[in-house]
Amino acid sequence: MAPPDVEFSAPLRLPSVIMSVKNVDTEKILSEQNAGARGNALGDALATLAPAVAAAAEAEPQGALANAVEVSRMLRDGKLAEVPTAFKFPEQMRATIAHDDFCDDKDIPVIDLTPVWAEDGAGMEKLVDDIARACETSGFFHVVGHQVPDRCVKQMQAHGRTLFELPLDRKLQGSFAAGSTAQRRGYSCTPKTVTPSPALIWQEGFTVLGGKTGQVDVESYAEKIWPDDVEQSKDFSQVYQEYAAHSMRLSLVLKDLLIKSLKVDPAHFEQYFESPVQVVHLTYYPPSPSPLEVMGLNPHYDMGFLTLIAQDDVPGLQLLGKDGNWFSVRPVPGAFCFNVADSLEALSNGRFRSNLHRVLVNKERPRLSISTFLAPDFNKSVDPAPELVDDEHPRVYRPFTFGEYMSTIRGAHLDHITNCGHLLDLVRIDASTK
Ligand SMILES: O=C(O)CCC(=O)C(=O)O
Ligand SMILES: [Fe+2]
Repeated sequence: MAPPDVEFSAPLRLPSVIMSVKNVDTEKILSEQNAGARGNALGDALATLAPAVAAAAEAEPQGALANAVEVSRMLRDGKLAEVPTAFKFPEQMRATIAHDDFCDDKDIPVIDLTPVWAEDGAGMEKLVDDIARACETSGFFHVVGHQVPDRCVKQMQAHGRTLFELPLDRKLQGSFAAGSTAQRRGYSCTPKTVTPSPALIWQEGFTVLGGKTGQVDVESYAEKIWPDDVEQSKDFSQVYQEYAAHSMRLSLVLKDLLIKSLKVDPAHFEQYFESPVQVVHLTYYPPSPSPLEVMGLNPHYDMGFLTLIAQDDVPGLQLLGKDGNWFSVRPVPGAFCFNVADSLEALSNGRFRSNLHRVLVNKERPRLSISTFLAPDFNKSVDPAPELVDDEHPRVYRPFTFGEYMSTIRGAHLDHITNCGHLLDLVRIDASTK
């Protein structure tokens, strides 16, 4: 039985892949795609190059990554006038609206969890209905009244900023490469998302796997980052652990509410969370001199069960609306932004929607977000709740384990997801039987 951290640990070494893809004629590929040509030449090129690039990355794991961070720092310091090609997204994939382009009629709902804590359960019915509606439409909502202390979130944000502003060599001490090339934890300037991107993304990250392993991790990374400052190192790991505990508690409360919203027997869902797996990830998006040429995070679907994002006050998160247009999510002070991820969509037999989203950067201010991902058990077959499957609602996705989803399926279909395809489509029953 593969432990969860092994599953999360097989990094795609994406920046190196992308560096090597610079000889690919992206414009030709995109024009072929626009002309309706079958296949995905960029994806094919990535897939073909992957083994060689992986070997090169093994030899020099942090070379390309370190380069990426240095470049963004030089840009910030005014030492470079324009964005290097490796960061530039192909024109057809670039955003056409800014990071703060809000469309009020499309914003996501704000849902207050206060009824959860009330002894008489007043307001629960409406709460559960509101959650169902949000999950069926955009798959996103803001959570307020969550009882995670504001102080804890603020401390975590402050530590995050301190960490990311450190010199690169210090941060790299606490990176996955410094610990093990096989693990993707601690500091990284790789995209933490497993979704391939056609260009380097404009961000740095810090990841800890939750639970007991995670606690060991955060301490050891902090000790490497602050070797001469024991207090700072201890404080960082304590705050991180407190945050992880609060966000795990909140994720599990939301999981219970989702079960109620689906009106299904809780036992079916509980089997996936006997020893819940949580990943906490800090993402730092530096300002860019040319925000629309780059992306903080390329369009992707989250793969786990649910995600909680603590945004700071800098907008940047965008969702794809049902009308096919992107819109920015307006940060709500003190709220967590919740979203449905792929496994929840499958467990709900397609009723709840895992939605495409991305992050844009801006010219002036860095943005810091803290994402918490709750994943289902890696080894259990992801099957929809029986109550949600009948003649009118046939099973939408074939059985898969989350471990399989994260590794085998992902690796085999780089081309599909590079092109913003939904990984879930690969396990869709009607698609595979056509
Ligand atoms: O930074 C954000 O607001 C969103 C991050 C995100 O989508 C993710 O971590 O999967
Ligand atoms: Fe995401």
